[in-house]
Amino acid sequence: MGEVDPAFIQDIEHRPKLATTHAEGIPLIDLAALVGYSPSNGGVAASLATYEGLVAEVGEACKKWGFFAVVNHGVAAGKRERIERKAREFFGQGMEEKKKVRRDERRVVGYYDMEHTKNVRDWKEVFDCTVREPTLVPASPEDGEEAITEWINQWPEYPPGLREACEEYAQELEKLAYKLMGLIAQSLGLPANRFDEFFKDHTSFVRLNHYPPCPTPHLTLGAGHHKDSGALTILAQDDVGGLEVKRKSDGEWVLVKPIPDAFIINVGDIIQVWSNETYESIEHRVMVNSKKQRFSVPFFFNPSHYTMVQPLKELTNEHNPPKYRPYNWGKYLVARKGSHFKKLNVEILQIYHFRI
Ligand SMILES: O=C(O)CCC(=O)C(=O)O
Ligand SMILES: [Fe+2]
Repeated sequence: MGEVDPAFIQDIEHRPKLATTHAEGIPLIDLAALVGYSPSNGGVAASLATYEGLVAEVGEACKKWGFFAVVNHGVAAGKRERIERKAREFFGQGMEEKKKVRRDERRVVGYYDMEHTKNVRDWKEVFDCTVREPTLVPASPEDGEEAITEWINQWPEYPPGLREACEEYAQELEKLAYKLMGLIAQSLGLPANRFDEFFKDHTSFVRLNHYPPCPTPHLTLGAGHHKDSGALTILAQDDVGGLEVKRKSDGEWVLVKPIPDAFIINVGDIIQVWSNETYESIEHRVMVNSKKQRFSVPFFFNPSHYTMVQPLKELTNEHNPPKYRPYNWGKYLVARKGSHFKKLNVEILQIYHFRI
């Protein structure tokens, strides 16, 4: 990634302002009440009140920002440190080693350094692994083709322990994801387990992101502006900073400040559809830096491939009719995965294609 290929250059309107304002940022939510209280086993009155306060806080954050940070989330610090260390070791190797687990059109998870967002190349390299092994998905994005295939993880030999680090991290994050979906369900007035049925054979994946130092941070982005297409994203970022969120109130790009041990949570497109736009999936992007490399680890919580994504019946009525036609998550996922391989001349599949 030495010289800057024109494929990395953003159109003028998408170039970052390097001096970002440290104005009001995303809310910080303390999940301590969640660790001590489970809605299914009752709980004492005091913790119930705290839990309800937490539900309200989550609802407010989802509505106003679509993004929030959490602390006291119950994820063991050692497991996060281990995957972050393994990510550094993996990306620090020569290309020969990384290429051994390179993803291609057949094996769609693994190492990749040619990711495009909105058809502009991102200044980053990634390693993806699915949480479920194997993960079942449609063989083809075409309607009417019923065949199912498996996504199989490609585990590198080096660094040793990367696989174990990813697996144990994924298990921890899966637990946190269900808890957060419970809070989000309750904030919408639904039972805590309302969304669980959609995740029986979930297609979630963990991504290791490495953003190397970039000689042209004013022209290039580590990840171009985008929305996450799944249900929920839980992101661990290091202390460098670079993630920006498009603030709903005024459309300004706001830096998401790194907070040690916190996770950044964001609502994805699927929650936008399920909630019939009570909550919205918010645009975000990643700035790069001429001096420092940056690492981040998102966990993308995605439903089972056969889920038909549509506004929930409980959240629609004659005054608030469904704003989306149902779409098949697996077909959508497979269509989008294919589109990341090359710069395309066609528009990438987006949820607004299903907007009524
Ligand atoms: O690296 C980050 O901070 C965010 C990355 C991101 O938005 C993504 O991978 O979808
Ligand atoms: Fe994202």
